[in-house]
Amino acid sequence: MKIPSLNQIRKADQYCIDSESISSAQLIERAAKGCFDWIIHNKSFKIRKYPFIVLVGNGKNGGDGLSLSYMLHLYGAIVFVYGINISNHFSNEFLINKKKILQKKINFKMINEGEKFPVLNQENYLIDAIFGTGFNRTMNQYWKFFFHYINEKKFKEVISIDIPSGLFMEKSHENFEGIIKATHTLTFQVPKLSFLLPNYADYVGKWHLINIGWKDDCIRKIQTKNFYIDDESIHAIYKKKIRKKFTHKGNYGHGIIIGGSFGMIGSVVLSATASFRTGIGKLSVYVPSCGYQIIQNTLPEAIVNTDVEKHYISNIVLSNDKINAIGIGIGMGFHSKTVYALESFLLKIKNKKIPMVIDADAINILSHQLLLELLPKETILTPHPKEFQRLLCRSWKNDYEKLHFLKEMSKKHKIFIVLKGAHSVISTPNGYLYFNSTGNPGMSTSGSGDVLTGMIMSFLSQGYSPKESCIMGVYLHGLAGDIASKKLSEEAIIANDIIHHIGEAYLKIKI
Ligand SMILES: NC(=O)C1=CN([C@@H]2O[C@H](COP(=O)(O)OP(=O)(O)OC[C@H]3O[C@@H](n4cnc5c(N)ncnc54)[C@H](OP(=O)(O)O)[C@@H]3O)[C@@H](O)[C@H]2O)[C@@H](O)CC1
Ligand SMILES: Nc1ncnc2c1ncn2[C@@H]1O[C@H](COP(=O)(O)OP(=O)(O)O)[C@@H](O)[C@H]1O
Ligand SMILES: [K+]
Repeated sequence: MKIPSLNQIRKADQYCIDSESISSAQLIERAAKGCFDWIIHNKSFKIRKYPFIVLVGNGKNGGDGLSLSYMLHLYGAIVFVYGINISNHFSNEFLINKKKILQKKINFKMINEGEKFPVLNQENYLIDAIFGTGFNRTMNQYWKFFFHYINEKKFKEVISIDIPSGLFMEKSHENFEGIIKATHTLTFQVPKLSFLLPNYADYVGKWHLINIGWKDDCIRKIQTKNFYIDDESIHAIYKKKIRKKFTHKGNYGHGIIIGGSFGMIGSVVLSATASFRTGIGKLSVYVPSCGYQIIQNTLPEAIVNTDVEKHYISNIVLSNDKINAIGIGIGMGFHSKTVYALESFLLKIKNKKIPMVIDADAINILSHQLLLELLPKETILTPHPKEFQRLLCRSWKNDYEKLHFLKEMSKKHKIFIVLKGAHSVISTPNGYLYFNSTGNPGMSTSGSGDVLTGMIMSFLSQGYSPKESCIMGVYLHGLAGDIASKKLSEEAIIANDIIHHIGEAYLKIKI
């Protein structure tokens, strides 16, 4: 799914209006109806028990709020509307809908700058329709205090329409004053970039897409470099790879996982098992010799090659078999001979065009030894934020700067980077970003990153392109985690549970 810019959203709304010959106010009514349907179908809302306080601004977002108030009133809810008179310019959509609610004698009061704040009962739902995507500058102190006053209250739920008021949809904030803290954000048609960044999670709450009927031909025309990975993107990739009847294991590639050190062989077991569960044809592992028995016992399907050293890797030797993909770095440690072995290995394979994913300790070695230059084109790195900071040799001021650094590094070294997190983001050598939609906090558990590396390596081995492997990897990994957490709870899942549910995740995406 595309993540359009503000200008593209405005153009798409206008296209909708023109192509359907409707007015802007009618499109707003459709948007409000989408929010209304979401509220009335949400069983946790007790619409006739608790009143709604609706805060509306002067723009079109206020128009949405007024139209929604009208619908809630007709449905039998008690509604109190407050007009937040921040700017003196009233949109048509505001004026049309204000007239409608006054005709129905719905409670309406204007709040002007400098006035005493109204007393608001916390045993109410709050609907925030003050600003939407038109919020374009910081507010003065009075209104910041007002937003703070709202945020301090413990309303039953705070539902922001389109975007929490005061939040920029695609640029950073100097501070977090003056943004409404929503528990739910009902956003129109497409996700907004800020929703996918950890900095703003406390303001956005849970967000939900409300369809307002953009047509396919309009969406097709939008040129963007930011994407949200959804079922549709996965189907498009996966359907090209449905298994044919007369295939054999040779068709699904031979991959190798290189990693492990004394006490860390388990990470290789996780990665290798995940590779098999993701569908690899044949898998080798390369570990220090202390890993031999462990791997043979826990994963008899794997071929085990060992280093001459017992406790760490000192020299990486690939077997003579043709290897289709490499996963390297898991549990590898930092022994000086391992550092040297990694560097020599990268030099050796630089021109061999074997797709490769690099994780964990190998990423840290790359950072300390400044070895990024050695990476073959289209190599995949899978850092978590701390590892990415090490790669950069610096931190970032905010999430937007982080995305900027991510894109710069991918472009400079022509590599894919999977920056792991709640919405893991894949950055490509040509400046595209893909945000993952699956996964849950239960996956914040040791070894779940090792599982991801094994899965991405498995996709590479099966002939998916590096970009497809990253997309399929993060999505299926998150989906397996989501299925596991529904059965076991977020608290109880461990990395092995993610592996055990890869099968069910595949069944869910089967076309
Ligand atoms: N038909 C359509 O197109 C559809 C539109 N839709 C809805 O419209 C929303 C976008 O509407 P919008 O463009 O009118 O902007 P909105 O966020 O309501 O506010 C603009 C007002 O705020 C003011 N203002 C801004 N910052 C300020 C500040 N710091 N301090 C004070 N004032 C400030 C700004 O003032 P100005 O810059 O003009 O001086 C202007 O008056 C979108 O999010 C969605 O909810 C959907 O229903 C789908 C169909
Ligand atoms: N809150 C979360 N929501 C979704 N996914 C998460 C969350 N926390 C962690 N994950 C996922 O779990 C994995 C953790 O990887 P990593 O930090 O490398 O763990 P480890 O080093 O223990 O293997 C990543 O794929 C990440 O996207
Ligand atoms: K809003």
